Amino acid sequence: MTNLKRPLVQFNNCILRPQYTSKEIFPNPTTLTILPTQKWAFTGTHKTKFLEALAGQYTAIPADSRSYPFLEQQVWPSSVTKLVSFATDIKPAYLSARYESYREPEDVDLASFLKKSLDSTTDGKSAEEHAQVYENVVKRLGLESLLGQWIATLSNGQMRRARLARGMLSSPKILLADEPFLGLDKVSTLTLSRLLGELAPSPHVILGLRTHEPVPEWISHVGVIDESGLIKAGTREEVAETLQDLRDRRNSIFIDQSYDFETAKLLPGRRPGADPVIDIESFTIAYKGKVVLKDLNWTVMQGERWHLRGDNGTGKSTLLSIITGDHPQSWNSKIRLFNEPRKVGRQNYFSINKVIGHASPEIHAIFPSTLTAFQTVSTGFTVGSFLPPSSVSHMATNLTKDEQTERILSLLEYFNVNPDVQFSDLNLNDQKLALFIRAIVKNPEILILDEAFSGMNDQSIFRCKQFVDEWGGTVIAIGHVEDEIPRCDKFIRLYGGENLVEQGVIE
Ligand SMILES: Nc1ncnc2c1ncn2[C@@H]1O[C@H](COP(=O)(O)OP(=O)(O)OP(=O)(O)O)[C@@H](O)[C@H]1O
Repeated sequence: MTNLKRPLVQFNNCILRPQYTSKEIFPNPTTLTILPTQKWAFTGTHKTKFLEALAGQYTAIPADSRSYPFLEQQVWPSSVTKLVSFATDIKPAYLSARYESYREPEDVDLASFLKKSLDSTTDGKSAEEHAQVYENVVKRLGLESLLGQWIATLSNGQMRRARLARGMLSSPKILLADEPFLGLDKVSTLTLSRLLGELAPSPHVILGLRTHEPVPEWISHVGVIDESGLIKAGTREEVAETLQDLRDRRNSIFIDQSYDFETAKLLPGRRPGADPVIDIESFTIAYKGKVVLKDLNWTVMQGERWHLRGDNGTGKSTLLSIITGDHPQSWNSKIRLFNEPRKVGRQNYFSINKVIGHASPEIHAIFPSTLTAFQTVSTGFTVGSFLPPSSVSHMATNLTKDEQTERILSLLEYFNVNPDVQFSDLNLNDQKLALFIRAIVKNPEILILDEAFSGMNDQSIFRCKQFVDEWGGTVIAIGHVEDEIPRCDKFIRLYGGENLVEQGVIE
């Protein structure tokens, strides 16, 4: 039972510390009251830490300086708050696993994935009530047609909705959704935003937003968090100026041209040529009769920069997996790479990927966390492996070992990533940077950047974009946020299913 007349959360001069450490997460103590009638979003560089604190993580000092007055005394706050953040947590065993029909026993379909969190709830609801909640959530998040599909085969946007549904099914009193719109197309963003706005009071929803994201109109209050702690909080009108300042500061990073450009020194630049690099002719792909791409024609010339567009689930990742040979249906002579029809015996997985550099959320999800940043980048020189180069590796470079080491270290230094830190200990920004550097380190003919910059901080996005622009090779980029893709001159838009694609020049 909860009391909706009392505040949801109250911080009163509260110092927050991780357990077993004496260093607080913010130097400034926090004072803030969140009422059940208000709808809050938090933004700023350290908003995730604050959402974690709202979810009951970290030790509050003094102990009663953080409270949840709306809860009954005996309820443990962390058991009724749910923080859903959107780094993927499903790990297919290997990249192509996503597209295969064979499944490991531990793979589950979406329905089982969702029902797991219903089984574990301790909210005293009856089986019928659970069934009703389940039906309602599935319907509202548009997941009905996907229930029988293996979760590993869901597109990124579909998986995002599934994770949110799972968070809602555990019936939390407060649902904290950190960057729920990351990677979603405009329509899905709007649908999801409306849904989140209508949920309160069951559960109360608090959002984490990136500074440049529009604040949904249903949000009444905004808090801004930086490394010092909560710097501003109030109604959206009261915080509007601070938000504008943050956005202006961000834009000035993107306009600032003062970086010392070293691309040419770090990586030999590539110049456009007159040859087709990728040529796909009248190609169709379907799963058990469900058509994803129909009669696709697409030619990419050397040095061209394509923005691959399309709403969630329209087949963008599928198309890329056709190019990289990760998709079982990609062994088809309608696909030509450097004028060579894709045929067993004439091309193989290694010859294809020798010339392709690739960074994507899927690679991020399955990347071995025990490698150091240096080793992570070194795997960019091997083909079809996440292991650092060894004598048995299929190598994608003619550089000597010393030359490879020098290039890895100079790129890591340029992007300011510590070579010795283990991948799992790098923050999200540096993990993304390490994977981007891994994709470019061998100076590939084709660079595929699938949401490669999303999750990076603004400085890093800017540096990576400048780097790619300067480099000049063939690029295929996916990203729903314009700011997060490098300069492109052409686009191809997928509409999914039987629908035709649209192609054109970017003005
Ligand atoms: N093995 C599979 N079996 C059935 N359906 C699949 C399989 N793999 C992918 N799909 C479906 O194919 C469609 C295209 O998926 P894909 O990941 O290519 O979309 P996307 O455009 O990259 O989406 P997003 O922007 O959300 O990442 C989706 O509806 C997805 O559920």
